[in-house]
Amino acid sequence: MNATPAAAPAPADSAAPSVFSVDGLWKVFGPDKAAAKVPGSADADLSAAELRERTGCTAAVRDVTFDVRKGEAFVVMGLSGSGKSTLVRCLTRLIEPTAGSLAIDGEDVLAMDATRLRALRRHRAAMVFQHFGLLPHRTVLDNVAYGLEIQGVGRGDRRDRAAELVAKVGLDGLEQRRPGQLSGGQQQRVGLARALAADPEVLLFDEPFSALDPLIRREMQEEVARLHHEEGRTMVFITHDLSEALRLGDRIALMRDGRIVQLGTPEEIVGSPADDYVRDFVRDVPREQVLTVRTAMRPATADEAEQGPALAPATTVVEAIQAVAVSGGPARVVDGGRCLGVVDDAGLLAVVAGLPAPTGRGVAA
Ligand SMILES: Nc1ncnc2c1ncn2[C@@H]1O[C@H](COP(=O)(O)OP(=O)(O)OP(=O)(O)O)[C@@H](O)[C@H]1O
Repeated sequence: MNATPAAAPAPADSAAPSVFSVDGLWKVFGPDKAAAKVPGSADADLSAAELRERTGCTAAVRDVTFDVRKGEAFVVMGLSGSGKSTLVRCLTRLIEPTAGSLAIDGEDVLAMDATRLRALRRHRAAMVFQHFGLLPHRTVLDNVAYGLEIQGVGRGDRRDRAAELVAKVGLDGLEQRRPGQLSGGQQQRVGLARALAADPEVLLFDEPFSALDPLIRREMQEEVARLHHEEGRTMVFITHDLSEALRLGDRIALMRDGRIVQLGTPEEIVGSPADDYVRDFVRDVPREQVLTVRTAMRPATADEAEQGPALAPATTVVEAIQAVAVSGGPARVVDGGRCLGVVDDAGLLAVVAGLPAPTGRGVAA
């Protein structure tokens, strides 16, 4: 398994405002009356099988609370049936939540009428599906322009903007082809360009790459990561693929049986799993590719704080191993001119081996 980030994800900015605020959200499938009774009841903690037997209901999302911050790539990850799709569809009420509260930019989504909901789905939080629903008889350019047409953009502007977006997703020269004349990956790029044409504040991706072969899939992940970094658009991804989650996510919500069992950066999830389930989930991740020198460092002695190569705090352990091997001694972790600590052979090896980093002799600067 290779978890190398496509491009180092921008660190999740905890000071960034929330786009989505989700609080105590539930989705219970089943007869309406019975479903509405489950949240907050004695049945709420039953296993899926017990709940189904007692009430005939399925709790797909159970008491979930989180924020999606402006500009971040937020990944919802979990095994099949853990509730990912239901949760993300609840964000724009493609599935109606059973209980809880839900806001976008502070506006109550549950109070929106049909007109506002349509505007929400069209302009503010657009969903990109695995099968993009391209129009087979239209060219690439017209498929992308279609996204603008339904928004009422005039013909001339539409074509200019569509051409710009086709170029942006790397399809120059293919403007006049029809979807049937494109590879799966190219079709996905058209779908992506069409979603971008609406210029939504948030793009919601439902396992968009799962039907692609591994190489094209990797290419599309890199493409989306590039777009995310270039545009800083807020993105929410559903995936059941851990390496995809680690590659794309600034933060990852790991779901199990409708609950979020851990929400954190890739480094937090891999470096400090919340429980045995998460630990098991991340067991095969190459830790040195995900964890950074922050995990491996120890306090520096006065001498160490003054010498040796300087590494940024976001440097991965695998990169630090190279730096330490070349320099033959500890490397400093430096942030804004301040030495936060040092990494040496022992600390880096401990991380690779999954052991706690040695605390060393020095004192944190
Ligand atoms: N319309 C529905 N009616 C009843 N149960 C449903 C419905 N949709 C989903 N479920 C159930 O809710 C649970 C969560 O399903 P969901 O599709 O959200 O999971 P998922 O993590 O997205 O799975 P996958 O990765 O397979 O798509 C599952 O037990 C599923 O069977």
